Amino acid sequence: MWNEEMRSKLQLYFIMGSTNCKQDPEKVLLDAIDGGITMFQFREKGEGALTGTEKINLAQKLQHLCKEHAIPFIVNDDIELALALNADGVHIGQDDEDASTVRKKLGEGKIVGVSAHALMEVKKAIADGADYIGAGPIYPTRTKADAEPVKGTSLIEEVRKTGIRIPIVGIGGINEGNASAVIDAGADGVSVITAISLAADVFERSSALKKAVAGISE
Ligand SMILES: Cc1ncc(COP(=O)(O)OP(=O)(O)O)c(N)n1
Ligand SMILES: Cc1ncsc1CCOP(=O)(O)O
Ligand SMILES: [Mg+2]
Repeated sequence: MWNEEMRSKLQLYFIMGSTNCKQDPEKVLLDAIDGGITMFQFREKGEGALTGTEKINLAQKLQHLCKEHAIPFIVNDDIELALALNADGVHIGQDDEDASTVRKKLGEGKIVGVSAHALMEVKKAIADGADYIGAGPIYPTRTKADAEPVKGTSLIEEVRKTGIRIPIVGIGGINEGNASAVIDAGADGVSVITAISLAADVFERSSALKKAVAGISE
């Protein structure tokens, strides 16, 4: 789905799991939704991450909030969970299952996002049927211990220079101060974890990020 609908869903893509929050994840998500996020990814990862029934229960609660507010609910990595919950899609990286396999498992109507760090990976993701690319890390991040080296906006610029139109979202260390540079480079949106999840005022920070992004792409 490479259309304006996909591009607008990517505008402010919030990613979160319980390990990214100091407050109740449901409250964080609700405040972020009120602040204007356009898509949500459930990413239950890292030290102390929930597993089994606890993970499923939290996913269901967050999915319910997304449904109530018409926000697409994407699952990170866990294809079985996405299928069990009938999620709107999945996000996979270079170390995860192949996008073409995931596409077959999920079906045509679902969103498949793929992380890419180089032009070749973008081209492969396109051939495999990806709906969007997560490009990064753009800026230094402390949220993902095994992140690839920081890329700045160079990959996004390179992809756009070749004329490739796939929807792209930048990721890694993005906040309201640097989000506009990511959009200027050719991304359709920004994805953030801690700039929203650890904000003292989640509503205020997500509203400010939305303004920083929407002020440019609208
Ligand atoms: C939108 C978006 N872009 C990139 C990623 C990173 O995915 P991956 O490289 O598979 O790393 P993990 O998130 O699984 O640790 C993402 N999750 N979302
Ligand atoms: C999941 C992921 N993939 C590349 S960087 C990153 C972490 C982004 O988190 P933050 O927005 O807190 O830097
Ligand atoms: Mg992954």
